[in-house]
Amino acid sequence: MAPRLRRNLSTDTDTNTTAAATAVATLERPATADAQHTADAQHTADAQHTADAQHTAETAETRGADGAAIRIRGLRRTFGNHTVLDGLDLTVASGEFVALLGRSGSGKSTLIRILGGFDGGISGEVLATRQRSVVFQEARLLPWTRTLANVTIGLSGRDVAERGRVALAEVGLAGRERSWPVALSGGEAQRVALARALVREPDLVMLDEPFGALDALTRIRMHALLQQLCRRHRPAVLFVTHDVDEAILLADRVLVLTEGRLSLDVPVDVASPRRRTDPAFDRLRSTLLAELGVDELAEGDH
Ligand SMILES: Nc1ncnc2c1ncn2[C@@H]1O[C@H](COP(=O)(O)OP(=O)(O)OP(=O)(O)O)[C@@H](O)[C@H]1O
Repeated sequence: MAPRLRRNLSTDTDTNTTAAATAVATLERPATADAQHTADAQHTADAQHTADAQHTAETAETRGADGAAIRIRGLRRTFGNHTVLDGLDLTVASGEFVALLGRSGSGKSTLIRILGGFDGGISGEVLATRQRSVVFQEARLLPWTRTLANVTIGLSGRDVAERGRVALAEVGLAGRERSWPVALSGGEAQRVALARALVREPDLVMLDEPFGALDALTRIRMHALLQQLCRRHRPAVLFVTHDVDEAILLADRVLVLTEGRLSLDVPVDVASPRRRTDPAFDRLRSTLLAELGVDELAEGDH
């Protein structure tokens, strides 16, 4: 069956949505920003970009085909002479949790940006479910707006504040609605980012190294929270990480991105609750590390 709403992206500039074009313009800011304003401006741009992203995600006219949350065929993205994505194919089923690994610079974030609708310079076919949210490594909260307003940014309607409160309660931050972002810990700020993603009731949540900046203990708590939220809401998840163990702990399926394509696509066949000491866990870890070109024994010698 043909997808209901279909989006073929085959030109250098995505002209399908103005919002997407705006977001791209915001995202691809020049590297030579005025040094004096860099910190503040960057922060503002990031937060605003995130808000734009949510807006873009909600307004993009896309719909997963045949029950899939993501269907990509022959996706290509180049920057000048540098080909980052080179004919990539990917299908993510509705409700499926997929982790994406890849060496630094392999194009993981580029893929997320394309799926988020912030990057138009591509060729190939990209179909994604309409309601989608993105969570980044930094929470990207607007510092001058309280927590609840950060969660509901860009939303309208009479029940928005209540929806925001429910989302905050779900991430364990009931009562923190009036806190300023500066008063939140890194883990709390990331919980707010999760609440901001969830309040939009997405069919697809894309997370780009969301726990990369958190300490080990907070990460473990965030893993449990994310699993709980996924069980409750059942969105499809595309989770970018550098951490092989994190991928195996959380995902139904793990992908490795190498030279612009998926060089490995394996189901996580490890009994729950997943334990690092399980031989099946260990075997999969070795397979993934080998694919990433990491020599476990050599790494252990350091
Ligand atoms: N706007 C841009 N202009 C030019 N090159 C870009 C742009 N965005 C990304 N790239 C290049 O594309 C490649 C992939 O970048 P990307 O951020 O997607 O990698 P990544 O896999 O997410 O890396 P990391 O794991 O280090 O975050 C890199 O070589 C990067 O320099």
